Parts: sequence; C-alpha cells; structure tokens
Amino acid sequence: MQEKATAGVGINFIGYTKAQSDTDQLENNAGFVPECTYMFAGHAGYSPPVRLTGLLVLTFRVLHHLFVASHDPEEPPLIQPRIPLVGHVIGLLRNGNSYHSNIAKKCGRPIFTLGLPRGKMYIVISPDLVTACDRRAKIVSFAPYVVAFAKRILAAGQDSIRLLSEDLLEDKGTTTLRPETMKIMHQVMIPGDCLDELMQTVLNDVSRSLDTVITNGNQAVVPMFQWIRSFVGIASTNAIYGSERNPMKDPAVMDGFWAVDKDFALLGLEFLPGLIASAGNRGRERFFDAFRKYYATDSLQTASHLIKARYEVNRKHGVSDEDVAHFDLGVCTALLVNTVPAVWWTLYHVFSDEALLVELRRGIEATVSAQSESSEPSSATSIDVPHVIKTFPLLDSFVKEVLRVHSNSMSARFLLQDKVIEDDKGAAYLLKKGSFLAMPSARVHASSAAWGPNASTFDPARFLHLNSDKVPKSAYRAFGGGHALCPGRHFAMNEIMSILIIMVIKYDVAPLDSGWEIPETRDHISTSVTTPAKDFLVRIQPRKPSQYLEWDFTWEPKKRTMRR
Ligand code: HEM
Repeated sequence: MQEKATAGVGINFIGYTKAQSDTDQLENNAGFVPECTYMFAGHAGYSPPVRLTGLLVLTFRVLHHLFVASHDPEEPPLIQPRIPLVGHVIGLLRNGNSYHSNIAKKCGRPIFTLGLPRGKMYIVISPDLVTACDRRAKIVSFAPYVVAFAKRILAAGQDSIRLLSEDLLEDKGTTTLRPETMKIMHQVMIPGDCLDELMQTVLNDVSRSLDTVITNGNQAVVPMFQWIRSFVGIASTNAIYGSERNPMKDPAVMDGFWAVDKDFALLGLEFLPGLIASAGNRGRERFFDAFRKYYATDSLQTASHLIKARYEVNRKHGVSDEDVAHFDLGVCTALLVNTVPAVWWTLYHVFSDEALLVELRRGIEATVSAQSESSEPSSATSIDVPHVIKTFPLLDSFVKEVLRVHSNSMSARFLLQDKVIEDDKGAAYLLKKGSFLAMPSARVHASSAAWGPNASTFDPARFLHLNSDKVPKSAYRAFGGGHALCPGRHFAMNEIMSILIIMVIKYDVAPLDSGWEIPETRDHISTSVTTPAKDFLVRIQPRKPSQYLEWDFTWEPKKRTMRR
C-alpha cells in the first residue's frame, strides 16, 4: 500500500493516498484532551523520559498557542488535537478526507473547528449548515481554490493568475474571467443541443472502442480500472476537443496527463517539481506542448462548442494561447478524474449483483421492444439511449446512488469575510475571515437525519421513492453545490448511464480469478469519488444467448418529444 502526503495551502493541497480500511487506528490523532493534560508531566516527581515528554509537549503547547489562531467562543466548537500544533495536520496528511469524517463521528457535532498552524478549518457536517454556506457562496468562497489550482497545478502565468484573482467576492457579477468562464460552461453543458452533440460523439466512440476490444464471439481479459480509464479518457476528450485532432489521442499525452494526476499533491507544493514529482512534471510539459500545438494549428475549428466558448472568453479577457493550453489541463482534470471511478463503481455494482443486473436488462429491453414495435424494420436493433434513460428512471436513480455512496468530495471553501451562519434550529456560528472550510460529502451523505435510517445502505432505487420534501437539497453533494456546483454533472450522468446501458445489454463481466469482492478504496486529492486501491483482471464477453445480433446505440435528440 502506498501513502503519499504533502501539505500546501489549504485542504486542496493536503493530499494523501491510503486504503480506507486502515484509517480507524488514526482516529486517535484527534482527542478531546483538556488544555492542561500534559502541563504537569514536566514536574520533577516524574521519571526522566516522562519529564522529557512533558517538556516537549509543553513546548508544543506553547507553540500551539503562539501559532494557532485564537478561538472565539462564538465560532464552532474547537476540537483539540492530541498532539498540539501539528496533530490535525498529521491526521489530515495520513487520513485525508476520512480524517474529518472520523472526528465528526466521534464528536457528533454539526460543525466544528480544527486549529491548524497559522490558521483554522471549519468542518461542516449537517445539511442545513451546508445550505447556509451555499447561500453565502460569495463569502464562503471557492474562488481562492480556483486561483491556487491555476497557479500550482496548471502553472499559469502571472497575467492569467491576476485575471483569475480579480473580484474574488464577485461584486461585479460574471464580468470577470473566472465567473464568466463558469457561466458559459454551465450554459453550454445544460441539457440542450450542445450537450446532445457531445453525447453523440461519446456514444459512438464508446460503442466503437468496446466493439474493437471485444469482437463478436470473442472475449477480452483486461485490468478493469485501467481499461475503463482508457476508453472513457478517449471518448470524453474526443467529444470536447473533436476526434480529428484531439491531443489526448496520443498515448504519450494521455499517460502524461495521468502522471500529473498521480503527482498532483507534490506538484501543488511548487517546490522542485522536476525532482520530487518528475513523472508528473514531465507529463505536464508534454500536455502543455500538445495543447499549444493544437491551438497553433487552428484545431479549434474541430472542437466542441464547449471548447470554442471557453476559448472566446479567455481571449476576450486577454489570456494568452499559452495559458489557454495550461487551462486545458484543468478542463481534462474536471472531465476525467471523477467520471472514471464513477463508471468503475457503476459497473462494479451492476455486475456484482445478479438481481440488479437482471432488473436493469429487463427494464432496458422493455423500452427497446416498445420502441421497435413502432419503428421501421432494420437489420440492427437501434437503441435510442436518451429515450431509454427517460422511460426507465431506475438507471438515473442507480447512478445517483453510486455517487452518493462513493462520493468523497470536500467542497473546500475559504472565508473571504467574517460571516455568521445559522442552522434550522437557530443556533448561530461565527466563521472568521481567512479560515478554511470543508463540507465533506461522505458525512453529509451518511446523515440519517437527511436520508433516513437506511442512509448507510446501498439502495439503487433510493432516488425513485425519495421524498424530496424531507431530504434537504444540499444533502446530495456528489456534484458539490452553491457557486461551485459542477457544470459537467449532466454530461457526466449521461455518459455514465450510456456506458451502463451498452455494457449490460451487450456484455457479461466477471473477475478472472475469484468472485466480486468489495475492494479496498483510497481517496485521492484531485478526485471527489473514491477509487479502488488495486486494479484486477476481469473477463468481458458478449452475452449468450444474445437477444439481438446487432446493436446500434444512438443519441438522437430529434426523436425525442421531451428533453430530460
Ligand atoms: C462523475 C463525474 C463528476 C463528479 C462526481 C464531479 C464532481 C464535482 C464536484 C464535487 C465539484 C466541486 C463542487 C464543490 O466544491 O462544491 C466539481 C466541480 C467542477 N466540475 Fe465536476 N464532477 C464530475 C464531472 C465533471 C465533468 C464531466 C466536467 C466537465 C468539464 C466537470 C467540470 C467541473 C468544473 C469546471 C468544476 C469547478 C466548478 C467551479 O469552479 O465553480 N465535472 N465537480
């Protein structure tokens, strides 16, 4: 098992890679130790080792008081680390997102404060306080993280960083670079013509690449995660950059991209990247180089509306082509790092649960039969994917549940001003300017107050019978919320459901060596969905007996009477 940890500004850059099953032993890092616990250990009546420990702890405690920001009683309750000064940092480095969850479980508070050297972090657990933060999104802001990401990971130039840092409080609405970019991304990626265009490409690409790997009558043995990563990576980037000139079609660029993702936390340190994150650093240069050439050779004309619209906004604000290429590293990160594990979990759940598999196959085939009665006869059975998604809502519910259960998003924020937030019962909490804040989705998704007594159970039909009056809107955090709500959520959901439909209709998937087992998982700093710690081989074969000989998966918006 590998562990990777580093710290930089805020929780976005406190990363780690660790199997979740090992986390319990580390819960002890956060205790509820009274201030004076160690104060008397330096007393002369104790043995020398105890006195030394006492003195060390005393020194740490003094440093803690000097370097950890003072705590106002109006702020959320302060959780003292067992090791003064650095206890929470060690806990975060070793456990990542699970650290907050473990403390939250122990202390049972709806919101609490972790003191950090020269700062503090509020952890928000209860859905109503999450709603309160989302409502004050200009002050409880995501914007500083966007700037830090552009500087540390995208290595954007000074001018672009200055443009991104303009008007952090968004008093000027969407007129500056950062909010305007998000505005057009949301506009382009809502259900409509542009999204349909992206989905047509994805669907063609996925069908074609699966057909290539598993030719009729044959089978393929592949490492499941790596295989999903490769076909989702190509299909998604072909859709947005255009399959003709997509730079990510070059395996060296694609591998370089994943090397950046692997070294994400180390690159975030901005300290000798060529030395401490050499693979990631090389991959990043290769990526920039390829995208620089993409724009220099007028390839934009082959791109999707999404990339064209982003380019226009960037140029309007004076971003250089060089930095547009750097920003594309951010686009590819958003596009791929969560969709890949989400597809993995979706396929894992459906192929490891025979009853669910049968139910999904029946449901999809029922919509196809109903459709084919009214359509023209043809040699191939045509599956209108958006029609299937609309008429068989279990698909949507199942994928949402996959994301609810496996989401590990931080929803990291930074306080740009002091702010008081209130919960539903009127309890008020002061949040101080300059503090970090996180709303870990895993805890919010586990809230039985929001999701009912079966909150911890995996229920594919949960969203079919959900009483939306009872479940607060902000209890579902798989795609974040507030101003930082994910603009790619419709595309991601459609892509995952399309792959699910193709896979269950055409193929059987089973592990090569043994049965399906719930894998150990790990969090990764860049992702909002947990990832299996180890890859394993699966056998994929065409279903036998296959009900239909030929399949033609289409995303034909014209056939639809209503849009989703
Ligand atoms: C299953 C797939 C995906 C998941 C689980 C996911 C999840 C998230 C989450 C949790 C956030 C942060 C929200 C917050 O902090 O409150 C986010 C932000 C974002 N996502 Fe996604 N995402 C997915 C796919 C995509 C795709 C396909 C795109 C398309 C480009 C995308 C683009 C973005 C962008 C640009 C942001 C930043 C928003 C901002 O700066 O305001 N995501 N996503």
